[in-house]
Amino acid sequence: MTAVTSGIPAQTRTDTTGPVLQLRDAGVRVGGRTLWSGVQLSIAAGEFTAVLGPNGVGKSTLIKAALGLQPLAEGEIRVLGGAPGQAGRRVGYLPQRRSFDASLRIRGTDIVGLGLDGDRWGVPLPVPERFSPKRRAARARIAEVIELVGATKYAHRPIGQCSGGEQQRLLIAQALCRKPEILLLDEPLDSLDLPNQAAVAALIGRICREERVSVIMVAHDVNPILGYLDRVVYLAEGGAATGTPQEVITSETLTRLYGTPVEVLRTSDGRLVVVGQPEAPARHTDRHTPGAVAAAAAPAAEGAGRAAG
Ligand SMILES: Nc1ncnc2c1ncn2[C@@H]1O[C@H](COP(=O)(O)OP(=O)(O)OP(=O)(O)O)[C@@H](O)[C@H]1O
Repeated sequence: MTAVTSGIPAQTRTDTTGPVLQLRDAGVRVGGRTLWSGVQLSIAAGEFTAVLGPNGVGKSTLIKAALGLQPLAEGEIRVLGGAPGQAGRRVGYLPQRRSFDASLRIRGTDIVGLGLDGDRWGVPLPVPERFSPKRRAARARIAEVIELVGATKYAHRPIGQCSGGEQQRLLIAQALCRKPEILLLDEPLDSLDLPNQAAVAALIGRICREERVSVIMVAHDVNPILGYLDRVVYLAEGGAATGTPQEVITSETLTRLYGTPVEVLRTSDGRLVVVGQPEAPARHTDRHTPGAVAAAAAPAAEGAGRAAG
């Protein structure tokens, strides 16, 4: 697989001393198979980037590479100027959706709190909170992120009794607890109904813009986030393309990537529909909507169709 890289850099919102995530001629092999190679990518601080492509192409693997969990087979990856896995709490991560059993009694606030002290399991020391500035600060931060994601009303409930959208907001709050500079989100809209997809997309867009967190999000459908995106990384078996959504999600670029005629249509309400997109790589378990027009499966998000970038 080789890379096709747009020559036009995406618009950046912030003054930055350097890219928050950079890949140079990067390639990954898993199970003896090259997933992608020759990928060039440079993401600036405060940008909202989507990682798109068919099932099994290696989108989650790109996130794992950024976390330092998947070594590259070739090239280089830098995260906040250093080796991946070295940035610690400066990187927040929300893995692919977990569902909580309806009988789970742990409260939303406790789930969020794991974002602060998930690496220190156990019963806290019996020090009253008023004598522990650290515990007071932790409680304040938890309340702050819960408010930020709009979950104050239900955060005290057992997580198993929260809806899918409520659970996802609480998990986003968990990932934000340590004030990360980069937020890596792996299909956070998966399994949500259409109104919740639009609402959670709007929330992530707001966090990116107002909290100045660089968001890198794997998405199966670009439409709910289209209005918030600065940049797209599109992986396909024939290569990888990076650039603004307008540069990358075009008939010409996708036809080149897939090596077969693909047409990108824009509906009157601003959604993008990809027609002729080949099936996913065969070795992968397909959890998603298969077929040529999967990108049309979601509604236009709030703001979708606005100029991105
Ligand atoms: N440790 C591993 N060993 C072997 N194969 C792996 C390993 N991890 C991932 N794979 C395979 O690599 C491919 C890419 O997986 P990945 O989860 O990155 O794809 P994806 O694009 O995120 O897919 P989806 O959209 O379905 O979530 C898949 O075929 C997967 O089965």
